[in-house]
Amino acid sequence: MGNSPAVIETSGLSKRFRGGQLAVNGLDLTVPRGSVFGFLGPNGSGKTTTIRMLMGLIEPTSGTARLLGSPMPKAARAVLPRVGALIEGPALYGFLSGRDNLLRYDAADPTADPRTRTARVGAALDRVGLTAAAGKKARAYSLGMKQRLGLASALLQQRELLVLDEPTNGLDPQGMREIRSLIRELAEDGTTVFLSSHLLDEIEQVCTHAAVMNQGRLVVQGEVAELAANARGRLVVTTPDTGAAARLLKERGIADVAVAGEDRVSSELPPDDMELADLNAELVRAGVRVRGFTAERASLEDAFVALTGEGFDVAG
Ligand SMILES: Nc1ncnc2c1ncn2[C@@H]1O[C@H](COP(=O)(O)OP(=O)(O)OP(=O)(O)O)[C@@H](O)[C@H]1O
Repeated sequence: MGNSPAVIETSGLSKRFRGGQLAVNGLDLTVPRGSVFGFLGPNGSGKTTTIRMLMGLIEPTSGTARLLGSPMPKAARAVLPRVGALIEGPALYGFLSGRDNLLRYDAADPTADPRTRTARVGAALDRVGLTAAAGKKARAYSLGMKQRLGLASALLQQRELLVLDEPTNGLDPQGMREIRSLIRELAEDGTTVFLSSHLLDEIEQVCTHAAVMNQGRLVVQGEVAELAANARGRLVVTTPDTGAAARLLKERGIADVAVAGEDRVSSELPPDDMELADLNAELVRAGVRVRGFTAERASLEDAFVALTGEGFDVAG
């Protein structure tokens, strides 16, 4: 089972909390080995609850979860040493330095060789860009530095699977870029990475696969490129003559024409038998001053809106 192509597989996985809240509802999730898998959904959609079940931290109410081919939480002892995890922010000792936190964390791992500990900790600090700050007490770290230190703790050992809950939470844009490129590097080294996020563009930039959660249910899962391809792109015309442009597009039978701001009209793309260049020429002939005319690629956000009929609007 260890070589099963899916590193995470759930079937009908559900969690109802004592208060009655159905946080996860009949989840069938398949995470292929070697993928960078984005687990996406607005706040409260059930991502953390799912991850906690996957890691054997809480019991499902019903359904099953397999991690690296073995059932959870039953096989937790055998499986978890092969999985690096960063969940709900790292548990750090503020009075210890970053380096000492990692040394302590490594020492708590019975499979970690003490003779190579210092080198392992040094390499992990280096990997997340904390070497210069390694001697500082963790309580003096910024949120982003704490997040990196947590990530370093998940990188002390070579793992088959890394599970990261909102790994870029609290990071500035530069920090986010660094974590994203680190995730890509890890994936190139053969680690499967499963990360949750409420940021669509983050998932688009770093993930090969994604699953979208909404109110405890799986909306869709698959390859990111395919998910985005299923949503049609949009036509965007930049012009000061928005009224005339919108009128002409509507007359030509183009759907969902909308004026956005002072100089933008957008719509669905015309049907395949209508040449974009002809449409552009027609606008110009009608006296519309066309400054820009583009068919914008569909994004994962478009796909999400198309699938749920809602904007991906999250708090925080
Ligand atoms: N221990 C708990 N007891 C009762 N309800 C809970 C508990 N943990 C989570 N919930 C509820 O379950 C739902 C899903 O929460 P969860 O934390 O899994 O969502 P999430 O997608 O991870 O969101 P976030 O990004 O905000 O963490 C929420 O409505 C939340 O209030």
